[in-house]
Amino acid sequence: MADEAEEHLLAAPESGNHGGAKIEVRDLTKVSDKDVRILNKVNVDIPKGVIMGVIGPSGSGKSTFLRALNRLWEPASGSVFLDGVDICELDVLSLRRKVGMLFQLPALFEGTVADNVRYGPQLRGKKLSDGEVYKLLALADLDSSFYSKSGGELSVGQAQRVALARTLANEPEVLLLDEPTSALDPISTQNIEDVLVKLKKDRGMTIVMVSHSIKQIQRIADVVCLLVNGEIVEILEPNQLSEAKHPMAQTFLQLS
Ligand SMILES: Nc1ncnc2c1ncn2[C@@H]1O[C@H](COP(=O)(O)OP(=O)(O)OP(=O)(O)O)[C@@H](O)[C@H]1O
Repeated sequence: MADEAEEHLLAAPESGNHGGAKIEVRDLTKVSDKDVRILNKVNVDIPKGVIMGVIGPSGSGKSTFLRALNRLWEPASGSVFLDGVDICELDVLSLRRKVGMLFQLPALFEGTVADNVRYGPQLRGKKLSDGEVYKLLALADLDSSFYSKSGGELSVGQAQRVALARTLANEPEVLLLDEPTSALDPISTQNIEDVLVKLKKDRGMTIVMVSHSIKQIQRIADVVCLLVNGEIVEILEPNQLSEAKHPMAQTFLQLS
């Protein structure tokens, strides 16, 4: 089974055949100004409707990998495909609507929670109704009492859920999450995890999540990418992490 999953995920690209992957990454490479390879020929297929966890030692390139997927840095053309289309050929704002991102710490805009949730659609000239805002809040596990609160009245966990509702207002097909719960207490963490699992189940959302918590990955991910020194060294199911063969991966997992 592991081999099958690995074979599927790492299947060599055939031109014109996108095999149902939501995102395909091909030889994604990033070299720093000082000529250091931050990412080195990363290849992976991210199937539609899965939660993919990305783990690895600090500085291994996890955030850099994630940020390429919605062009927070510009990957080389021909290295990242969304539904078979090179993301470099897409309008960057519409790409970021389709591929939404949530960071470690939520940064809310001035104004109320409702203003925040309405922000994205408003940029496209669409005003969300109160009912639509309430629905998005509910989707992020926030009740209607949050509607008119300001950012300053919220805990970090609540603010993170507002940030999630704001991202969901853009109706993304993919969610990129960079350690979204590392600043949260266990209950807020569980709230976010529950929402993510629900988004996957109910909406077929594709989710790519960088996490330092192996336990979290084991709770919610369907597949795990292990990144070491800018390279994907293993792609495993969460319950097979102990079977990782790469020496650095083994050391990392033992220490985690
Ligand atoms: N724009 C950049 N220019 C130069 N070096 C960079 C740049 N972005 C990242 N790096 C370096 O690339 C390496 C990978 O960084 P990245 O933040 O992707 O790692 P990470 O695995 O997410 O780390 P962490 O777990 O600590 O957040 C680090 O050594 C970092 O200093």
